[in-house]
Amino acid sequence: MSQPAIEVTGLQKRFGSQAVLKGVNLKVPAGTIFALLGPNGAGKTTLINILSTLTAPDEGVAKVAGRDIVSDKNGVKKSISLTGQFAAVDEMLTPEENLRMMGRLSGLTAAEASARARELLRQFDLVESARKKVKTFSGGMRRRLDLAISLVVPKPVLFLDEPTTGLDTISRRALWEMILKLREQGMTIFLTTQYLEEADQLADTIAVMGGGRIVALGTAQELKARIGGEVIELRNAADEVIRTLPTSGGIQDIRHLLGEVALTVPQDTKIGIRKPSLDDVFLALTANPKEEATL
Ligand SMILES: Nc1ncnc2c1ncn2[C@@H]1O[C@H](COP(=O)(O)OP(=O)(O)OP(=O)(O)O)[C@@H](O)[C@H]1O
Repeated sequence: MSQPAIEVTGLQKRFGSQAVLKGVNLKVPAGTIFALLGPNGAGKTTLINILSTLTAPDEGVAKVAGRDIVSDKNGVKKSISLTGQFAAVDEMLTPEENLRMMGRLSGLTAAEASARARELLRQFDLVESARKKVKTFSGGMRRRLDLAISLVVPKPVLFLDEPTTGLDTISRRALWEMILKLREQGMTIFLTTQYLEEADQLADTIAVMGGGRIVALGTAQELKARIGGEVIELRNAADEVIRTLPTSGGIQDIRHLLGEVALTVPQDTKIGIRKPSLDDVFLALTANPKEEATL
């Protein structure tokens, strides 16, 4: 197998007395999408900032595109795009002008910059808004432009910190399509998200962060399989979920679980049984993040 696009061993970071990363280990194969999931404050942005050389680690080793993030910072910077951070969007310009400007700043000739701008406007579905000022853009359009700007000069590794936070469902799905196309073009994508569905839809590998460590690592299917067979869902009269209970799905286990809760829930509670979702995995894993995942 070719060398991983990202390789992290024993990464630690503290801010004052707060240990944010307590020994993170991970590998991201080239040409895949890796999603880092975790609750607020889990350290996801800190990890992305370290891997993109914006923050120095205290301990540990990390290589991005084969280059060391501490001893070869410039080499790493040349190999990565980081959406939303390096992208200096001028609100008073059109997306076309922004893209051309970024192209010129990146060393393209005027003709090359125009050609690349046209290509990216098409790829990110911005042709119709190409001549509107960015300040009039919706959140979804703005996010697509941020992504396009960071790709003016294509790099092998792309970091996306919560790429779809705050977007509506349609804009989110449109962005997912675009991210999947980037993988088809051979790019390695490392993204952080709080949306389990996003990780489920996009990622080849999902890592769940909790307590400063990776507490689970695998495909969406593997993570769902970890918490066993089925989930019992209890709903109130308004059809709202009031409890979920993991179960093996066997009759004895279900009888035992329902026996335990029957007296504590309203009489008109209804039950349903379904396969576990990534949400169930996430809640189960981040509730008690003591162990590190086996890598
Ligand atoms: N520069 C800093 N100085 C001090 N503390 C920091 C700094 N950066 C992050 N932290 C702290 O480190 C912890 C992890 O923050 P981080 O932003 O990495 O989490 P996150 O998983 O990205 O969360 P969110 O989803 O809310 O963005 C938080 O408690 C935060 O307050």
